[in-house]
Formats: sequence, structure tokens, C-alpha cells
Amino acid sequence: MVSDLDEFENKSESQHANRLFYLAVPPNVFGESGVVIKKVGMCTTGWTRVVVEKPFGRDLDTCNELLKSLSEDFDEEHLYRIDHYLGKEVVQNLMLFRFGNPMWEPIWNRESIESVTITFKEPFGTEGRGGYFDQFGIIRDILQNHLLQVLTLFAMEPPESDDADSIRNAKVEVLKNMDIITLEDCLLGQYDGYTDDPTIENKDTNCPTYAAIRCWIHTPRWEGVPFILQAGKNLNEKLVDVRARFKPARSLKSVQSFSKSLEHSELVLRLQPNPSLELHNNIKTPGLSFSPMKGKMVMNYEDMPNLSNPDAYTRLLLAVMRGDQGSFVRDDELRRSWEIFTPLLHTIEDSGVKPLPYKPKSTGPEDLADWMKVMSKSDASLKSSL
Ligand SMILES: NC(=O)C1=CN([C@@H]2O[C@H](COP(=O)(O)OP(=O)(O)OC[C@H]3O[C@@H](n4cnc5c(N)ncnc54)[C@H](OP(=O)(O)O)[C@@H]3O)[C@@H](O)[C@H]2O)C=CC1
Ligand SMILES: O=C1O[C@H](COP(=O)(O)O)[C@@H](O)[C@H](O)[C@H]1O
Repeated sequence: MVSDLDEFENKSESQHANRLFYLAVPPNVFGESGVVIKKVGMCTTGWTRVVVEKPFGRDLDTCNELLKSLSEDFDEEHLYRIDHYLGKEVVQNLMLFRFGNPMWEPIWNRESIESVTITFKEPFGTEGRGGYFDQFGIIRDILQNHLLQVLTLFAMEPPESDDADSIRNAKVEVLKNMDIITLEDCLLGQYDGYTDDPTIENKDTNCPTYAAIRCWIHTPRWEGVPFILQAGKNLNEKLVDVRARFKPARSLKSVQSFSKSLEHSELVLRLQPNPSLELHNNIKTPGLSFSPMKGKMVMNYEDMPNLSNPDAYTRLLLAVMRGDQGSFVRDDELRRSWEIFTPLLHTIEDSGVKPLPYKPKSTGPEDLADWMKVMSKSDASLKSSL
């Protein structure tokens, strides 16, 4: 490969060449690949950048090993750890949407927001990928990386500037202020028939295909506000969204008589399908009635004229070529995210706890609705109900 590259570059009229290596290989060969690139693959006339696919480890220790093996050959500035959720339009829009519209800042906090739920649902199971999936499970596959990344962007303080390190510093601060997740914060599920996938060897596996967890962020902005991350395979629909649920309306005289049927306002950021930004508010039912109903203000991306919505990987690979690391996962960010999840993952594996069964194409385990009701209560309302 290197001789092909040399030949290609020698033929080029340009004085400079750059090399981008994309490690879409199993993680146990990341280190060796790095050694080989360093030894024979470095570009002498331009930059060399290395993109690394997930999984970046199975837990904190394996993550540290991977970080160490690659850092022996490359500085952090050459490494681009890809999380394709950071390349999705609605995620890339979060910073501008939050900080570019001054109406949000006064209410983007515990004073106004009661809970935040980030949901990932897929309507299909492992479909022959069970061999990989069963070694990792839904927490490693989706929560520890994709959903946690979205959470940090949603919850971070305004970065000092818009350069890559300021953004990542702000994200790491969120992670540092999060508690380590425990089994008590968690509801696990496995869909019926999961082990029928012939690529799954352990037919008694307790690997979760659904998980919901509640986390707290101990910052002045978010103290007491539950953040729920939930992800599941083989559910009733395809959906990824972020829902900020606002506190109930204060009982203004004019709406007091309806206060029982007033719903919580919500800000919904839908990543897929049909990306959109939505505000769900109480409005007067049109017509002669004065009773409230939920009205939706929707900005649907697909309705925008001349919409260009490149794939997440297209955006991220362009960012690598531009040398913009803001949408890639930094080493300290990664380490802390594993710190948060590793005790839970080990407990699940060591204790053999059984996930709750759920029917394929359903909304998840039966206990979910009750669990959500309790777990999405703010810390203040939990205390007052004791
Ligand atoms: N597929 C999936 O479901 C998921 C994959 N990923 C990640 O995406 C990447 C690609 O996944 P996938 O295509 O399934 O991975 P594979 O395991 O199928 O391997 C991908 C490539 O790695 C090469 N490779 C495998 N073992 C070695 C080795 N010992 N030395 C050198 N090269 C090796 C293979 O080469 P050859 O063809 O010559 O064997 C192949 O080109 C990986 O980083 C994976 O961890 C992440 C999440 C899900
Ligand atoms: O990383 C992964 O993501 C996909 C879902 O990606 P999306 O862009 O279609 O939302 C998931 O199916 C896969 O299990 C996981 O490894």
C-alpha cells in the first residue's frame, strides 16, 4: 500500500501530499496499525492524520491500553476518534441553536427544565451482527458513546471560543460533573428471540439489547435535573431524539381553571428520521372552546428549500481533511466516559443480572413506563414526595 501511495504522489504535480489513514479494523489491531503507519506510512511533504473507528475499548482499562498504544506513535492532534453522531445535522446544529438565539440561555437550566430524555430506537434486531453485538451490548454500542456525546453538547456551558479544544473542554466538564452510573440507575431489557441469531454463541447471555439510565449532572445549571438516556434494538420504530421537558406552568389566573389538563411544554430535537426542531406548547383549542391543547411549532429540515444534508461520515471526513477536531472525541473525554460506565458494565457482567424481556417491535420492557415516571422526576420533586 505504501509503495502505491508513493507512486501516486510522485506522479502528482503537487509539491505537497497529505495522508489520511482510516482504521476500520478491529480494535485489537489499532496499535499494530499505528506502529506500521508510523514506521513506513508517514507523509514527508504534508500532514498525516489517523481516523479511528469505535469501539475504543470495552471498559476503562481496555480504553487506556488503546489510548496508550496509539499515543506511542501519534500526538493527540493527529488522531481523530470518530463518533458518527457528532456528524449528524441536528447535533452539529446544537451549538449555534443554543448560543446563537439568546432566548434559550435564560431557560436552558434547572430553573425551567424538569428533565431531559435522549432516545435511540431501532426497529430491527442484531440481524447476523449478534457475534459482535453480544460482546458489547447496547450500553457500549450506543449509550456510552453516541448518546453521551449528544448529552455533553446539550448540557455543556458556553465554550470559551469555538475552537476544537474549547468545545471539548466544555464537554469534558460535563462528564467530570456526572456521577458514576450504578445498576440502581438503570433498567435493562433483552428482546425475545435475541439468541436465535445464529452468530450468538452464548444462548444464556444476559447482554442487554435495551437500556435506560438516569444520570445527574452536578453543576449549578443542572443540579437536580434527571438526564435519561435510553436505547434499544428491535423496538416499535426508528427514532432518535432529545426531549427537554419544561417545568409545569405556574398557575396564572387566566389558565388556572385548566391547570389540571395543561401539559408540560417540550423542546424536541429530532435527529432521525425526518430531522426537525420542535416546540410543543399549550395553546387554546381553536374555536369556541377555551380549553388547552398541545400545539406543535415544527421546523422540518426536509421542508427547507435546497436542503443539503450530507451523511454524517461525509461531514466528519471533510472535517478531518480540514484539521478540525471539534467533532471528534478527545482522549480525556473518552477516558471519563468509560469511567462513568465501567462499574455498571462490570456489575452487569459479574452479577449475571437478567435483563427484562420485551417483545420485538414493542416499546420496550413492560416496566418501562413506571420506571420512567419515577426516574424522570427532578431531584426536588423526589425529595418532596418522600
Ligand atoms: N460491523 C459492525 O457491526 C461494527 C463495526 N464497527 C467497527 O467498524 C470497523 C469495521 O467493522 P467491520 O467491517 O465489521 O470489521 P471486520 O472485523 O470485518 O474487519 C474490517 C477490516 O479489518 C481487517 N482486519 C481484520 N483483522 C485484521 C488483522 N488482524 N490485521 C489486519 N487487518 C485486519 C479486515 O481485513 P480482511 O478483509 O483482509 O480480513 C477488514 O478489511 C471496526 O473498527 C469495527 O470495530 C463498529 C461498530 C459496529
Ligand atoms: O454505531 C452504531 O450505530 C448504528 C446506528 O447508527 P444510525 O446512524 O443509523 O443511527 C447502530 O445500528 C449500530 O448498532 C451501532 O454500532
